[in-house]
Amino acid sequence: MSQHIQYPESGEKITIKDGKLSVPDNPIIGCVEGDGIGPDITRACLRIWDAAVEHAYKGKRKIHWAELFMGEKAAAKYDGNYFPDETKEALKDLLISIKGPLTTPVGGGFRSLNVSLRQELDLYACVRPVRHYAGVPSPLKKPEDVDVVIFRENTEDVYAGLEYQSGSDENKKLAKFLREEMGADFFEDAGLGIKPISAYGSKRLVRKAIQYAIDNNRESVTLVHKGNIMKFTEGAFRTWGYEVAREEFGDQTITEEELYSTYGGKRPEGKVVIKDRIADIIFQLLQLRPADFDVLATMNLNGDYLSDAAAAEVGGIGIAPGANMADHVAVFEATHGTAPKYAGQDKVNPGSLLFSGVMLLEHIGWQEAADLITAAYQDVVTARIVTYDFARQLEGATEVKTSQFADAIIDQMRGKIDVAKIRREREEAVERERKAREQRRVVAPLEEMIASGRTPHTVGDLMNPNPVTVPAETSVEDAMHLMREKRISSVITEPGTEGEWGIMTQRDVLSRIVSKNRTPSTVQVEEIASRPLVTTPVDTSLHDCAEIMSESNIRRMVVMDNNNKPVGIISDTDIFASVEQFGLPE
Ligand SMILES: NC(=O)C1=CN([C@@H]2O[C@H](COP(=O)(O)OP(=O)(O)OC[C@H]3O[C@@H](n4cnc5c(N)ncnc54)[C@H](OP(=O)(O)O)[C@@H]3O)[C@@H](O)[C@H]2O)C=CC1
Ligand SMILES: O=C(O)CCC(=O)C(=O)O
Ligand SMILES: [Mg+2]
Repeated sequence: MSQHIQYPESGEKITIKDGKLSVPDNPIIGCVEGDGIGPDITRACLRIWDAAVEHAYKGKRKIHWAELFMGEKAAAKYDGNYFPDETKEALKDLLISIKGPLTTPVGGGFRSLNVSLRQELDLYACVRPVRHYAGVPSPLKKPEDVDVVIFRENTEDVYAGLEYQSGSDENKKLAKFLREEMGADFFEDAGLGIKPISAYGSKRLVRKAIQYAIDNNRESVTLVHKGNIMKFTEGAFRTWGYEVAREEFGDQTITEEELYSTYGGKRPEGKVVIKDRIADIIFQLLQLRPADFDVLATMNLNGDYLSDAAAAEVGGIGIAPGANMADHVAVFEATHGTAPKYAGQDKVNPGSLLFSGVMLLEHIGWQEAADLITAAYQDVVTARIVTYDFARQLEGATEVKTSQFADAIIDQMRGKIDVAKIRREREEAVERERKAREQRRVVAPLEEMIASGRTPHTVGDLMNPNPVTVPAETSVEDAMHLMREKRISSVITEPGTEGEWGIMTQRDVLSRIVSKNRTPSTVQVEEIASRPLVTTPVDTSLHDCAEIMSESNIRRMVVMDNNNKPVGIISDTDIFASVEQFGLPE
């Protein structure tokens, strides 16, 4: 029986039908206002969301909000219980909810309610889109290039809270085991934390990120990890991520290596590129080359840091939205905290919670209402009507309170906004930028790959793609013309009567034709080509490739794809130049 939660009688619950959300026109959606600045922003946002729905659907649709209790308001109502069971049950029962920030004490006290919420409801993906909105102040030269969606694993990692305080009995017990049984060495008084990263947790997160990229016509998914240092946790996350892509989305994805080696930098229509970057450099890349990144899949702690840092590029956490999601249950939330110094002042930016609500509207398929808010928000901010945080960065701004900012957005939505035009212009700009990037990848693949943060470590990264091949019966004379025309020193010969690929180099022509006084037009390339051809697969490491080349005493090697067809040639000069510039790959 409910103690304090009341569902509005005129609303209907959202349900699951055939594995999909079934949303009535009068859905009941849960709302936790949160602590600190929570009530200020929730009050303002509820007015904006309701006005957008009303304006978009002319009264045909309406959200019926059910207040749920967590944090300080819950503690006051439920006798000190910050996360009552009936709230937990309602969040599951209603399927879709939204929440303001909740206080967590630092260094002691109760454990984070946000973390409890995510773990107890198994909301395994924290989805945080970060993009620029017109008019929002930014330190970047081209903030419009920032348009990423961070999928942060939400239930494990050191964030899971498996920690043992220095000096406690549990700490001593674990330390003894680690020292005596595992041979570990660390300072006597170390606090200990455990970092569980599982295949199950990693794969379900990456699966969701890839599915999102496919459904939303995104170009790439980047796996973010510190796998060079923490090999069996962060490194394993990377390995499992590639595994999911290969095993479950093989037809819809390609790796970044294949993008360059097999497709010459041109992304095949509809395929999502799977790549990975080390966690520290991704912070720099997101500032210097944000357009290269699209969907990012991260572990819990990295995602926490990265989402705040990325938000700072485009207005700050005051406007960065988010959602905690399982397969069906979702709790949308502001990504910032309770900012206690501003609590109750009607002062802060409601943008983070507001855009979390926009995500919610998109999630339930009410795109028109979502678009209306986005368009009105940009109009108001472009007119420099802003809260204190933007006012201090924008010259000539009119600083308004949270509630006045909400009024301005509602007024703007009720005016005439051409939402479709705004959406179309944005899509065209994204397409133009994609084309320009693809062009750079095709024209100067190595430079582009390196600039976007991938250092070459396989032959596929370094090889010269599209090798010239000729049929076995081609005359040596014709092959020589072709080599001069294309300025190449060898051609690959297709399998002929010998049934094997071969290679004919300038050297072969000198030693087997010219020095023997034979006429090139009367000899077929098959006769003088070297066989068997020494080849290697595209994913061979530079180290292994160098070893084979030294052992076989050859200066260039033909690179084969999975179907055993030549896709490139790599030379000793290519490897030399790469190692000279970047050092030996890991
Ligand atoms: N999901 C959640 O519920 C989260 C909860 N928390 C909790 O919140 C509490 C406070 O954490 P703290 O680290 O201070 O982080 P906060 O996000 O609460 O505040 C840090 C600073 O960010 C700016 N800021 C935050 N929200 C807004 C906003 N809506 N509009 C404009 N500026 C904003 C302010 O900057 P300035 O001072 O420059 O004006 C503020 O002082 C802690 O208990 C923490 O655990 C933290 C993060 C997430
Ligand atoms: O739980 C908290 O107090 C902090 C959570 C947080 O920083 C986040 O979710 O990004
Ligand atoms: Mg955070």
